[in-house]
Amino acid sequence: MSNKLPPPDGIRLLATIIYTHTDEAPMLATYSFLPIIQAYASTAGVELETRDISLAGRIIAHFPEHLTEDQRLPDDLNELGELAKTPEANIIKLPNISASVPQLKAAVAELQAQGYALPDYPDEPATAEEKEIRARYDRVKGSAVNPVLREGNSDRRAPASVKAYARQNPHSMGTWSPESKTDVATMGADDFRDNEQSVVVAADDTLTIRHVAEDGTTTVLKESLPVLAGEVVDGTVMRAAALDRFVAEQIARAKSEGVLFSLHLKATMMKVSDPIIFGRVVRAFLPEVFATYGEQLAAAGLDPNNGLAGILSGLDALEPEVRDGVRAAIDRGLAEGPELAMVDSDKGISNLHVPSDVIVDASMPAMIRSSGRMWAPDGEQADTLAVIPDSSYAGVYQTVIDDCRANGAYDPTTMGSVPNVGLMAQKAEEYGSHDKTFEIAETGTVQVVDAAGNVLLEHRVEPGDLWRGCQTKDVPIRDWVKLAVTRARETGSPAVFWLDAERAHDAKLIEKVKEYLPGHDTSGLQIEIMSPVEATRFSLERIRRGEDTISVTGNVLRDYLTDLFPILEVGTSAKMLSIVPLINGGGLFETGAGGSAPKHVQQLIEENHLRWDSLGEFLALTASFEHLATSTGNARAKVLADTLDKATATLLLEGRSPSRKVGELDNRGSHYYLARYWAQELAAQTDDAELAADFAEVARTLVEGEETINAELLGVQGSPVDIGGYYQPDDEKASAVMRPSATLNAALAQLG
Ligand SMILES: NC(=O)C1=CN([C@@H]2O[C@H](COP(=O)(O)OP(=O)(O)OC[C@H]3O[C@@H](n4cnc5c(N)ncnc54)[C@H](OP(=O)(O)O)[C@@H]3O)[C@@H](O)[C@H]2O)C=CC1
Ligand SMILES: O=C(O)CCC(=O)C(=O)O
Ligand SMILES: [Mg+2]
Repeated sequence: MSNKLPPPDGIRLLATIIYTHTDEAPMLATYSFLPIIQAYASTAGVELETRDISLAGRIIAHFPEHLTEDQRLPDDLNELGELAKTPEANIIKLPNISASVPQLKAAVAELQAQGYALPDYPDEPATAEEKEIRARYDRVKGSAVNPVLREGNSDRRAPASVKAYARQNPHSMGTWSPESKTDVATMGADDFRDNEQSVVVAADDTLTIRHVAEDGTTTVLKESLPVLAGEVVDGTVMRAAALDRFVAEQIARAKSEGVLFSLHLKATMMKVSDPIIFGRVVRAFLPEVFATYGEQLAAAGLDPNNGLAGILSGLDALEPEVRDGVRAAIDRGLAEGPELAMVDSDKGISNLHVPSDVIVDASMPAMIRSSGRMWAPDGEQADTLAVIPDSSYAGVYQTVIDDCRANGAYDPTTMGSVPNVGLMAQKAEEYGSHDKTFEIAETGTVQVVDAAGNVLLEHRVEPGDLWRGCQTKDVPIRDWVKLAVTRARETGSPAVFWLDAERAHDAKLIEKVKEYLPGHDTSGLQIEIMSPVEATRFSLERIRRGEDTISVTGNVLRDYLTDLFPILEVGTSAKMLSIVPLINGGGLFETGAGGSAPKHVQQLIEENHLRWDSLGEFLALTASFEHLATSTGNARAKVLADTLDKATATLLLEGRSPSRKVGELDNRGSHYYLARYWAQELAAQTDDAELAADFAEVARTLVEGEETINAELLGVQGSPVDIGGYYQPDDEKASAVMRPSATLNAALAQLG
């Protein structure tokens, strides 16, 4: 059909949308969905190009000199980071792995087995060369992608059609008992919140972070920290001794209350601080193991920061009596302590096995949706003590739990919505702090000093303390305030700034919000500033009345709330519209607000069923076409956007989203239905007659082929498949698995 359908005059083949190749379930879905959108977009002269920002791709890009010419890959992430700063940017960003050390090592091992001569990840880099290799891997580790691309603030919400669908087809929601023993435990003293100091710098400057030991020896921790006038700079410290005391108390408390012990951190985004906190909890949980065998474990590079699984899998390298001693001590520790919340009770994988298995943004809402329970070692669900060491945001979850205990679970058929406007641009706040976080080696002070030598921030520190600096630039703050007002105006909903006047950083932001708000027309709008706990209460009262409340938050609460409320409201954050209006005019369209669903890949490999729901991709693509239409005047892109929007609504109403069960419609089947409804909408629209005429044929083929296509798609399910790799599957194999319908493929080939 494309032969008959050249782009009309005035549309040049210049418009490009970048579609990201990522990891796990969304990457697999891309093998099926991208050919469809490439075919449809070509009719509007729009090209969809891919860029590889997968974990495997990023590892490969960092070690060119170790690889053969044809194994090398360009640094696509770096390219996209630059593109995101230009008005031309139109990027569709799928979720990607933010790798913990165990994930990074697994990816390296897989690539090595595929013939890539990559160096091992050095656990204890000693030589200059090892330090250099480690530094490169550390750039790939953790949340290395999102902060680079997010050159704008965040606008995440459940679209009206998704909310309406959820109200009519509510997801399961566990009931809440007033007797639930589930609670949140948080430090409250000597943590990051408590020790925070904050300044607004008056003029452009270059700061230095240094450690001054008791004998006056000065060590530069960060040589050069360029800052701009109006930037908010914070420093804070979590005290190791206080943390250890707190964790020991919570272990005893969980045991005495007969509840599970669970730990909720963000070891991926907070890739320096949170693995260390994770490691301290592992130590506290298994004190005998580390008191007796700490030195041997350290010598073997078995680091509790990487979780219990890493230690268990490395035991064979130890002397037999040490190995057996450690195993026995671990078993005793697990038996004597409170029961641990489990990630997979069948396989014995606990909350403390892998630091990236339980990630606070997704884990706390999942727990709240399941009656405040997590999985116990016996495979049953049980109440839990959810340990969130830093108290900056823990109160939000405690408030939700208290509300559920008092008033019962939320009702997805009637509850309101809490969309989010998040301050995120230019590595704002905690999520940009990796290069300014230090585990302190010696007693002394950490100082942040300006170029003139003035000490702006200063903390006393002890060995083991975690000192952390954050930056928040003024331009993003102004943009965030503006976006909040825009969204309040567009929706008529109240907008609440979740800012805690008692916290040093937030106090500075409150001053700025109060300064910038009068620059906007806020007449008739309800705009409030409340502490996170007050804002939670306010939003929950409204949610129970079916009312919507915009949350306007910093970067961490943006992350937490855009899983929390969507998971309660619509069952998953995969159904969110997630737009990042880039500060320089481009558009970044994130697909949903969740992650890359490793469990879905496991199911595909075992039984060839992919339960990943691409709704987030559909929504992002619509927004991307709309942005393209506005920014380039491409009228056909607008037609594609409008028709895709309608097709997505039909897909929801007709119940063509993927099922979780093998033998039923999966991700691939939902793509077929989307393609079909989209073609039908394109054929039916009257804005572009030529497009309508040509899509009539495609629509006919797809409607008539329904039975055959479904038979082809369902026929393959039920047995294991080989995609030739987990982190870097074989392109041909993955494509063959994800495109098993010859009839659908032929229909798309018509479009070219
Ligand atoms: N934007 C990004 O790039 C993000 C990346 N991540 C990364 O993702 C990985 C996994 O993170 P995790 O915290 O487990 O969270 P995920 O959001 O990946 O998964 C949690 C669960 O949510 C459900 N889910 C999520 N997305 C979908 C979807 N599209 N369709 C259907 N169900 C969905 C699945 O439930 P079920 O199993 O019951 O079907 C899944 O197991 C990590 O490597 C993390 O670093 C995490 C968050 C954001
Ligand atoms: O980048 C990441 O690691 C996670 C991002 C995330 O969870 C979010 O933005 O909601
Ligand atoms: Mg998140």
